[in-house]
Amino acid sequence: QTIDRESIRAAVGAIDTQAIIDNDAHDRNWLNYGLNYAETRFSQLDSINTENVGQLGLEWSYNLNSTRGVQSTPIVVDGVMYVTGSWSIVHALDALTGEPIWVYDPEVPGDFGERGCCDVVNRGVAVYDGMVFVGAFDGYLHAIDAATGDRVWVTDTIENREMSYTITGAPRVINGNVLIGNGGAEFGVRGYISAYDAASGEMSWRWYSVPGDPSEPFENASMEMAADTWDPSAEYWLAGGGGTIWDAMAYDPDLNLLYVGTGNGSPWNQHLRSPAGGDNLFLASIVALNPDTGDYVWHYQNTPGDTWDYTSTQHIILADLEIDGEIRQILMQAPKNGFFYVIDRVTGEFISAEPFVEVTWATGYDETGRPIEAAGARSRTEPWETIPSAYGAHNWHPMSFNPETGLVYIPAQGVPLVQSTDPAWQLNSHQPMSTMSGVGWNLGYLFNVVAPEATPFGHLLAWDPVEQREVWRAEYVSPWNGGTLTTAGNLVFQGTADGRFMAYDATTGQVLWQTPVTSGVVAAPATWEHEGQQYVTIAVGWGGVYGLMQRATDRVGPGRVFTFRVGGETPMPEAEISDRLDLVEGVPYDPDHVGEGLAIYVSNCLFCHGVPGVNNGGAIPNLGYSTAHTLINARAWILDGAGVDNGMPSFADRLSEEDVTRLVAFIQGTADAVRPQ
Ligand SMILES: O=C(O)c1cc(C(=O)O)c2c(n1)C(=O)C(=O)c1cc(C(=O)O)[nH]c1-2
Ligand SMILES: [Ca+2]
Repeated sequence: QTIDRESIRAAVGAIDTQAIIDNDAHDRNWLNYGLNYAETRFSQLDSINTENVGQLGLEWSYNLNSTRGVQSTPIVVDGVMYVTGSWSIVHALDALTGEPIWVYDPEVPGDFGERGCCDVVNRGVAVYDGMVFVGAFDGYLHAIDAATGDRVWVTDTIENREMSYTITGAPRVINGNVLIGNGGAEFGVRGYISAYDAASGEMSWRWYSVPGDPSEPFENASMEMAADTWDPSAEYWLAGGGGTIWDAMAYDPDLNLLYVGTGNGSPWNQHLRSPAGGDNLFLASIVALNPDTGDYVWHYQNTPGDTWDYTSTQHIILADLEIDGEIRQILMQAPKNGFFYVIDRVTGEFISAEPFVEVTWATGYDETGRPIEAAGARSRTEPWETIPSAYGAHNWHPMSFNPETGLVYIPAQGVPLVQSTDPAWQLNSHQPMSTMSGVGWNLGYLFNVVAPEATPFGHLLAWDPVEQREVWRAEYVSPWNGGTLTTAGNLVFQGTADGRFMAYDATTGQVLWQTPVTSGVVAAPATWEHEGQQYVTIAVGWGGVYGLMQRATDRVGPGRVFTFRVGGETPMPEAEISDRLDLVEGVPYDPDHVGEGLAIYVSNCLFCHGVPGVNNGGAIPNLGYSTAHTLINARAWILDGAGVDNGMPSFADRLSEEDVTRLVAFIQGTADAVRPQ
């Protein structure tokens, strides 16, 4: 049975703000990134439940034909699925068969890849009034005809293309406006969120999250208030200040409030950004805005004076919880900094915050909602290991909240890092030896000066937000596991870094079902119902910032979408396994060049390609697994842009032929070091 365009047009044409709210009554469709405007990722569908989840089987799979990270939560409307792959490519599929209806490629230029910190990822689309909206990695917001895949309009969300703004997040549509923020605070940008009229693509409003140059007129009163919390002596506005709104949004239709999470400072190091300190509003905060005007309503700052990349862009969930005998309208967040927050969503009043992992930067929160910082958490002189690290105790991977168990299911983790102030830091300078400076990162810190003491971990954490305590956990072999979904069937679903898709009993944490999938998973699952049948869908494709240069499974399959149902009998596609390559012979190699090659490598290559030979790489190949062919042609890759279409930039503007020789010597040297004598 084929899906006709008129029915697609009618189905997506019927979606407005009220339709998204009404879907909560039955949850047959998945209409918004986090399922509903409260972003609970709790589905009331229960025909898949603890009794029969063990009989889940594959219904269909679809090859996204990508090698980079896949972070998309699929949107499903009356039997049609809209899912994105890497490079912001949108796939419209027949949700019952996985057959493509159309594919829309926003044609992000390959050399835009290095403008993002964290892989060329996209978290999904929004649907509204007959259209599908995608924020492309290069900052253009596209409106696509849901039935045909034709472009309706496109608009540029980037106000200054000299700065490395990107988009990775999913848009939301509220009251006729398409809302989208940007990424870029690792490079130096000024964060903001923009609203566009869904019908015309005209900008309705824009709210900046940090002040601009205070000698210019303030855009609004919230910017004036924010400017008081910054030290202008280091001219913070030149690096943009940061505070990017790159992921979380939630909406309360009764209060008509939009909640957004804001990111870290640019540069990360507060001593360099605002030398006299200060809270640096509105970095690392939850902010309530009027979704129709963009007017500021209230804020709560999780991490005042951020200096650790403690973004508060992590998932925000709205719920009504009984706290001290009273039903409170609250929101919940588990941001990078390792504390779980419960905040009054009407007023922004702080209710509670407790650590959900080990935390060393603060000992807790006082009654007013301010962290009590640990001594030494901002050392200027010594290398220090903060826990959590910049990878976050929880990153963008969505959590979920089940009102029936009362638990939040958090993909929690620890990725140890040691950092120290970069003595040579200068705004936008590409100096050698500053970690990542060769690719434009603007942090003010160096990494891996000494080995971290903590050990990496990843687990699924079931957290009671009222009692603020752990109820159960499921340990994984690695950090960086997928987002979660919970259902009225008393289930929690999650994909894992080591390439499995799991179902747990939501109350006890018992594993009820699992299947290997063909790649590590970072995205969150969705569930939906069509003609009385419930399905569960997960998009797989290893990547994102942790997945760029390492993986937790030898399965290296392409991005794929898998849809399961009870009794599904389609065989899983074969997994592709990567092999370790032999040491490269026959490429000129002067051991005297290794030291210089290392310096060039650290500044330009390390962050994406990893430490050569340590593992087989992540979404980006490890150079210790290079072939002779790659090394012989190193110049073509590094200077001539042979890989630009795949995201490997040309370094002709920053590296010379001699540098290439030294880089190759360094890569050869790492292979030489492990060669059997
Ligand atoms: O500061 C920013 O603007 C920004 C943007 C993004 C992004 O857009 O993906 C990430 C981060 N920061 C970040 O700190 C981070 O850990 C991160 C992980 C990922 C990812 O997709 O795996 N993105 C981002
Ligand atoms: Ca960041």
